[in-house]
Amino acid sequence: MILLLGSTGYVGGAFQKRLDQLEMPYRALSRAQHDYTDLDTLIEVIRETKATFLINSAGYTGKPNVDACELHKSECLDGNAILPGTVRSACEHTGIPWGHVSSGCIYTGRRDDGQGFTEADSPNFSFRTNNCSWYSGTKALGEEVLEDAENTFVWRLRIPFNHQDSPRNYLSKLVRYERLLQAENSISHLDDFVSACIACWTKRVPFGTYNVTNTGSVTTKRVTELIQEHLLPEKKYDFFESEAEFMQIAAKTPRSNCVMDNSKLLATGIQMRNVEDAIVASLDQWRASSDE
Ligand SMILES: NC(=O)C1=CN([C@@H]2O[C@H](COP(=O)(O)OP(=O)(O)OC[C@H]3O[C@@H](n4cnc5c(N)ncnc54)[C@H](OP(=O)(O)O)[C@@H]3O)[C@@H](O)[C@H]2O)C=CC1
Ligand SMILES: Cc1cn([C@H]2C[C@H](O)[C@@H](COP(=O)(O)OP(=O)(O)O[C@H]3O[C@@H](C)C(=O)[C@@H](O)[C@H]3O)O2)c(=O)[nH]c1=O
Repeated sequence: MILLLGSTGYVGGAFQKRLDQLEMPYRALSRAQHDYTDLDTLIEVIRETKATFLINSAGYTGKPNVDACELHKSECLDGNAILPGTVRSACEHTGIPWGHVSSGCIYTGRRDDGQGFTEADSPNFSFRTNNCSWYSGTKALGEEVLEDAENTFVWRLRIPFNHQDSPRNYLSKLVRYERLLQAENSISHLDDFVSACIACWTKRVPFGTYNVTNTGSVTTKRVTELIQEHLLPEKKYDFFESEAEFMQIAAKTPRSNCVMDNSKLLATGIQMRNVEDAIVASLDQWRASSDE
C-alpha cells in the first residue's frame, strides 16, 4: 500500500492517474481529511494503512506562478521546508521508505564547464547563494532537511508539461503569456516524471536524489516553433528584449532557468524521452484530442 500526500494537486493528480493505470494499491491523503502535516497524525495513518511506501507530492507552489510565494511566505515555508522534515520523521519512525517531489528550480544557468547540473552540484539558486525567489529558497531548504536521509528518493521535477491544456502546463503558459522570456531549460513531461518516480520504487533503484527531467534542454524559441509546427500554425509570439525587461514588466521575483543532467536516472535503466520528442508527442496528442 502506497500513501500519496498532495493528491489533490497538479502533480499529485498525475501520480494518482499513473497508480490507477498500474493498478497499484494506494491511499490518497488530503489535509482536509487527515492533517498529514502533523507528525502524530501521519504516523498513525502510516500504521493504520500498513503503508509500505509514501509519495510526498504536497507542497506550496504559488498560483498562477511562483510570484505568489512572495506574498505567502509562511505557507510556502511550511509546505516546502517544514513538511519534508515531518514526513522524514514519520517515515523514519515507522521504518518505511519514501519519495519526495523536489524541484530543479534550485539551480540557475549551466555549470561553469558548460554542462548541465548533476545531483552532485550544490544548488546555486537558493537562500545560501542569496539570489533566488522565495519559492526556490524554500525548495532548497527542503532538500537540506533531507540531507543524508536513508531510504529516501528526492525527485527533481522541472517546469512540467504534457498534452492537457492547463494553467500549470508549460506549453499552455507559453501560448497564453502576452510576452515571453527567451531562456534555455531542461523540463519534465509530467506523465514521464511520475512514471519514472514510481519506477524508482518498483525497480528498487538505489535511494538518493534524481534529476527527473527529459533528456537535453530546449529554448523558449524552439518550443514556440514546435507549437507553431504541431498545434497553432497562426500563433505569433512576442519576446522580452532582456531578462531585465521581463523582471520589470511581468515578474515579481527572479526565475530559475537552468539545464540539468539526467544521466544518473538513465543509468538506473529508467528511460526518459528526449525533450523535443516529448514536446512533439504532447502537441500531437493535444491537437488530436481537440480535433475530436
Ligand atoms: N507545478 C510545478 O510547476 C512544479 C511543482 N513542483 C513541486 O511539486 C509539488 C506539488 O506541486 P503542485 O502539484 O504543482 O502543487 P498544487 O498546489 O497543485 O498541489 C499541492 C498540494 O499540496 C498539499 N499541501 C500540503 N501542504 C501545503 C501547503 N503548505 N500549501 C499548499 N498546499 C499544500 C495540498 O493538498 P491537500 O490540502 O489536499 O492535502 C495541495 O493540493 C510541490 O512540492 C512543488 O514544489 C516541482 C517542480 C515544478
Ligand atoms: C510570467 C511569465 C513567465 N515566462 C517564462 C519564465 C519561465 O521561463 C517560464 C515559467 O515561468 P512561470 O512564471 O510561468 O512559472 P514558475 O512559477 O516560475 O514555474 C515554476 O513553478 C514552480 C512550482 C517550479 O517548481 C518550477 O519548476 C516551475 O514550473 O515562463 C514568460 O515567458 N512570460 C511571462 O509573462
